Formats: sequence, C-alpha cells, structure tokens
Amino acid sequence: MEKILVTFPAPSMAKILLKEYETVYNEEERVLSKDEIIELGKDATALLTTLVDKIDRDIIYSLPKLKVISNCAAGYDNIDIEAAKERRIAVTNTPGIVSKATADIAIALMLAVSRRIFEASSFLRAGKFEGWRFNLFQGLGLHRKILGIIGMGNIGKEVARRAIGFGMRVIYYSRHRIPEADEHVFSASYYPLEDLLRTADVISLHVPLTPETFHLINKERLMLLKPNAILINTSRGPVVDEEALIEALKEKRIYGAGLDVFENEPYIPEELMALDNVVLLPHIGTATVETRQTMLIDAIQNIVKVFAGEKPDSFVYLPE
Ligand SMILES: O=CC(=O)O
Repeated sequence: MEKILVTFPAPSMAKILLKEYETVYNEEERVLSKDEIIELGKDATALLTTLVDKIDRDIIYSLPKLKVISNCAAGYDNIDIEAAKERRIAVTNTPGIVSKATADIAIALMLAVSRRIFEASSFLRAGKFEGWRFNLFQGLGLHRKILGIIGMGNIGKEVARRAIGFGMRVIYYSRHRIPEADEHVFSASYYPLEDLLRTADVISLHVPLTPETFHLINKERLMLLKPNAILINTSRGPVVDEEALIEALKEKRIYGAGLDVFENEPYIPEELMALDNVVLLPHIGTATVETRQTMLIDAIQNIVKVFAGEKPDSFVYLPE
C-alpha cells in the first residue's frame, strides 16, 4: 500500500486527488521537525514537501520504504539529492508553472525600488502629503535602461518578456547560453558575468541555489555595479552575500535592492529592516491562488506517476 506524508496544510483538493492512498497530513501552519518527519513518515512511500522542509540525509536514510520526494516548488536546494540518489529515491519538482508569477514579483520589485513605491506610500500614510511637489519622490525610470538577467531559464525568460514591454534592453548571463534563435525571441544578448554586472542598470537573479551559485553576488562583484544599479533577488537568499549587500546599501554604493528571499529565512537582519533603499517581501514569488493550485496538482501528479512507474513531468532525479 502506498502511503504519502504531506508536510504542509494542503487545500482540500489534495485530499480529493489523493483519496486512493493512505495519507498523513500536517494540518498545522508550522514546519515539521526532522524527528516529526521521521516519525510521521516512517511507512511513507512518498513525501509531499515544500521548500521549507529540510529533507536531509538522516531523513532519507530513516524512511526505508520511500520511493519519491515530491517538492511542491521549483527549487530543490532543501533536499539532499546525493543521498536520494544513493537510495534510488526519485526527486521531483514543479518548475514550469512558477515562472510567470515569479517573474511578476521580480518586475513588481523593480518598479517598487525604482519608483520608491513603499517609501512614498508610508509618507502618505504618515500624513505628510501636502500636495504635488516637483521634487517629491523622484525615482528612476526603467525605460531604455539595461536589465541584466542572471540565469536565463524559464523564469529569466519570462522576466525578459516583461522587461521588453517596459522598453528595457535585456542582457543575460547563464551557465548555458540559450540558442541564438531564443536570444532573438527574447531580445537578449549574452554577456559574461562580470561584464553584465558592470553594464546593467537593473540586475535580476534567476539561478537555482547550488554550491556554484552560493554567494554568486559577493562583495567583489557588488563593487562592479553602477552607482545607480538596482539588484533584485527572487531566487534564493544565499545566492547573495547578504552582509556585503547590506554594506553596499548602507554606503549607498548602489541605488537599491528588492528582495523576496533572504540568507537565513525567516530571519531578516535588523540592519536590512532599517534601510529605506530596499524593498523586502516574505518569499511570495509563487504566491498566487492559480499558481499554488497548479503547483499542488503537478506535485501530486508527479507522485502518482512515480508510483505507476511512469516518467513524472518534471524531476531532478529518477532512478533508472
Ligand atoms: O521559491 C519558490 C520555488 O522554488 O518554487
């Protein structure tokens, strides 16, 4: 009998889709501890997880019947993939559907930082608005500015599409160069990383978190940015050296930053909270009703397909 541990309070639709299986749900809005996952999942053949569940080697080796870990997220840095491979446990994710909602949040952050939306809104709510003033909250325009996309996968491409609509010029850096035809479709030219950092007015990060991308944006690279540059991160917090970014923002070496992700979520350094030139969001890149619903359906279908010996729509690792 297949048995699924769902680590988060999934909507009732999950129960309908999983009705044929034995299931255990965490119904509380809190992250399960390692011991709880091991205890609740002891006979589980599948785990349905989210990005806040750290599925480490201990968990993977403590669940003897496990066949599949289905992460309801695009990123999978929360899962020890090596350990899963050693035990021949499939790991699946939901990258397709998240692109548009995440790209929307990247653009929302660009506008919020460049046009100082939250500063201006707080000013008004504080009763300080005394009428139109020539110099009131002048920000920076995006039109004709250069957007540097780092990581030209599904999300990066959606950001490029949107930015073109704002009249931006798009350049990109990616581990794998996209085909020339695609560069044409997305009106994006390839730049080596350091050149992109020196050239772009707005930089948006869309890489997965891996050992190679940890602190990809470090102190030295932040030094390359233009004085009016804006950095947007909707990928994973540790891609940016947060301490180095705080220094750059404090010293006003760049114009600002828009962050949906942080190095040690949910911890946000006080110093970051205190700055005016940064917009902070609580990791809501994929948080639309439509996207979360489809992510859940996709994640469940991935489990069902692994159970049936079929190829899931998206996987990080699938045993032969
Ligand atoms: O951060 C969200 C995701 O990886 O889906």
